[in-house]
Amino acid sequence: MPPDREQATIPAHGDGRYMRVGLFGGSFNPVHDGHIQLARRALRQLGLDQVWFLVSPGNPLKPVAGMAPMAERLAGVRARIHSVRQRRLVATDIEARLGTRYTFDTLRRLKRLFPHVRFVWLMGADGLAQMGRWRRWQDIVSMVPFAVLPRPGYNPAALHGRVARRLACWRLPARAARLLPMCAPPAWVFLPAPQNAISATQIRASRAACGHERE
Ligand SMILES: Nc1ncnc2c1ncn2[C@@H]1O[C@H](COP(=O)(O)OP(=O)(O)OP(=O)(O)O)[C@@H](O)[C@H]1O
Ligand SMILES: O=C(O)c1ccc[n+]([C@@H]2O[C@H](COP(=O)([O-])O)[C@@H](O)[C@H]2O)c1
Repeated sequence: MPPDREQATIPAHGDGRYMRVGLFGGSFNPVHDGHIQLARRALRQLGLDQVWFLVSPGNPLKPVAGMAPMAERLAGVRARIHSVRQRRLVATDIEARLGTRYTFDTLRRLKRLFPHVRFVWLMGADGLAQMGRWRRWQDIVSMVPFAVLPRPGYNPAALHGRVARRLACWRLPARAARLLPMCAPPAWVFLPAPQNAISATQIRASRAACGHERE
């Protein structure tokens, strides 16, 4: 079920507290266990009400070749979420519907559409390591707090990279992670979590080696 404007702007709790939503952007070409583990961990550690899997119409830094159609990637995420029976994970093609591809544009639109939702951007360590190349990354980190989860092979590059160094004084200790959704940006946290070396690249390569492009 795609995020619904009314649903997300109604306070989620009797105490008048507004929804806290993790935005988990990705190509999901295809979705895998590493994605589900990251989303579940973020739900729990950050005290989120939902995580929205924003299935990207096309990562501006990735080649179009080899990218499965949007509908197929979205269906894959929906099926995987269904199989783990986690109602608080939501797959959406909202970027395609809004016509946005850059994260800055997506966040600007979502913040306008859902003014009372507390959004947190979620990503693996490779995302933080690369974020200095994203369009208007300095504006992005001023729009929403973000949480980074570890990924084998990328953690030193993420934690010692340009973005992490520039934002060092806005980093929360992991023990304060539940405060992150309520923090005014810039604010970020690196969440300790079990790591999984799985990648979509690896899955595509093994499928190709088995002689079938896609399941
Ligand atoms: N194994 C993993 N551990 C932690 N984070 C991950 C993992 N795999 C993907 N992510 C995160 O999930 C988000 C979406 O990733 P994406 O869909 O590009 O998967 P991927 O496995 O990195 O794909 P590809 O190999 O095609 O680049 C990104 O924020 C990425 O950092
Ligand atoms: O806005 C950008 O410049 C930008 C550049 C690269 C990646 N992103 C976003 O980062 C998220 C992760 O992308 P991916 O392909 O690594 O899964 C996804 O939401 C992309 O739209 C965004």
